[in-house]
Amino acid sequence: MQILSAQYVITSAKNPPLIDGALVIEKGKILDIGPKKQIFSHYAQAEVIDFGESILFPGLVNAHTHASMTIFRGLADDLPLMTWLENYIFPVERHLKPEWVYWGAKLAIAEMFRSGVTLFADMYLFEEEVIKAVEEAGVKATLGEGLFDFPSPNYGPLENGLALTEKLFKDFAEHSRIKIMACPHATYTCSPDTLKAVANIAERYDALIHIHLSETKDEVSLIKARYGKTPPFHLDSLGLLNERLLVAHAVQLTDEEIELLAKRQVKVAHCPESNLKLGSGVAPVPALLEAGVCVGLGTDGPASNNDLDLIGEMRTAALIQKGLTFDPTKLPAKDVFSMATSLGAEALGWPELGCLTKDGPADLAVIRLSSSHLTPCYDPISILVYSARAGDVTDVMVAGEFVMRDSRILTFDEDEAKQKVLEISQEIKALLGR
Ligand SMILES: CSC[C@H]1O[C@@H](n2cnc3c(O)ncnc32)[C@H](O)[C@@H]1O
Ligand SMILES: [Zn+2]
Repeated sequence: MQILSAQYVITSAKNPPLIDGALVIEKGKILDIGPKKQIFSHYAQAEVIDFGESILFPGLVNAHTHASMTIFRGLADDLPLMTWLENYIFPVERHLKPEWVYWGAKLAIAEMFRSGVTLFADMYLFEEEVIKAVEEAGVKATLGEGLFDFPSPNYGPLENGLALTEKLFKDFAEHSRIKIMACPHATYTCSPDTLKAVANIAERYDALIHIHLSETKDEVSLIKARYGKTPPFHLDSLGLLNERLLVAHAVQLTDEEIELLAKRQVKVAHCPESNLKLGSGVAPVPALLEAGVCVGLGTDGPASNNDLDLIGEMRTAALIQKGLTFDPTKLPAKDVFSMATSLGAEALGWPELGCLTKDGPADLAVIRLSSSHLTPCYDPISILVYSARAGDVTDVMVAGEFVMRDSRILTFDEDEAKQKVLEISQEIKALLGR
C-alpha cells in the first residue's frame, strides 16, 4: 500500500481540485482518496510519497497517433496532406522494417510519458512491434494494424491484413493494458468492400473501428466525386457510422454531418496541431461537443505534428478556437482537459480511465510547480492547459506502477531508443539519397 500526496490533486475536470490531497494505491487501484490529513491518519502504516508543491492529475490520453513515425519526424514539412502522404510518406513506408517500427514506438512512448500520457490510440504497419513496445514500457493502448487496399510492407495483400487483424483480436482478447481495434486507413484508400469487411470483423469482436475522416477539403471532394456522398454519409451508407467508430480529424464537417455523428454516437479524435501544420483547417470542436459528440484529443503522428506533447496539444486546441471565432470563451481549459482525459478514455474504450476515483485504476501523472513558468498557481487546470510543457512532468504511474519517477523512465532504456532511432534515421537518409 502506498500513499501519494500533492498540493493539488485533480480528480477530473468536473470536480474542484483537492488542495493538499492524497491517494491510497493498492494492487493497481485507488483504494481511497481525500484530504492529506485524513488519509495519513487512516492509513498510518502505508509508505508515503509526498510530491509537495505539485499537481497530481489523471494520466492523459492521446486519442490518435502513429507512434512509430518518430523515425520520420521532420522528414517532410510544410506540405499539404496528399502531397506529404503520396510523395514522401507512403514511398518511404514501403521500406518499413519491423525494428524501425519497434524503436520508433519506444522513443514515442518515452516522449508521451514526458507529457503525462498513460493511454494512447495507435494505427500503424507492423503493429505487433508497437504492441511489444507497449508491453515492455508498461503503458496502455488501443491499437490495430493499418489497412488499405494497396499492398502493405508488412502483410502484403489486404486479405492478409484482415486475417492479421482477426489474429490480434484473438491474441489480445484478455490483455489488461492492450485493446485491439480495426484500422482502415481512410475512405480514399479503402474501397467500400474493404470497409464492409472491416465492419464485419469489428462487429464480430465487438470492437472499435478507427479511421481518418474528413481531414481535408480535397478528401471531401474526392469522395463526393467517387461515391456521390461526403465521407460521413459514405460511411453511413456502408453501415460503419455507429458508437463503435472512432474517427480522427473530422475537420471538414457540415452542420448536418455534426448532427449525424452525434446521432450515431461516433467518437472523434481531434488533432489540432497536425491539422494546422498540414493546412487542413480547424475542426468544429465546440459545435461537436455541444451536439453531444465524445471528442478526445490526439497528436496525430510525430511526422505531421511534429511532436507527441499532449500538454502542448491542449493549449493549441484551446487557443485556435478562440482565434478562429474571435470569442475567448470558446473551448475553455476545463473542456479541453476533459477531452485529454475522460472523453479520450471513453473514445478509446476505457471509460474507467481519465479520472481519479475510489476503486478506479491508478493511472496518473505529476508535474512539479517549482519552475518560473508555473508560478503562481491559482487554478491547476489552467496551469496544465495554458502554462505547462511536456518536460514539466516528473512522475507517471500506470496501473499502480511507476513508469517514470523523478523524470527518469524506469521501464526501458530511453537513451537506447534515442540511439536506435538515430541509427535508423541514417539508414533512411541513405535510402533517400540525402
Ligand atoms: C495504414 S497505417 C497509418 C497510415 O496513416 C498515415 N498517416 C499519418 N498521418 C496521417 C494523416 O494525418 N492523415 C492520413 N494518413 C496519415 C501513415 O503514414 C500510415 O501510412
Ligand atoms: Zn493519423
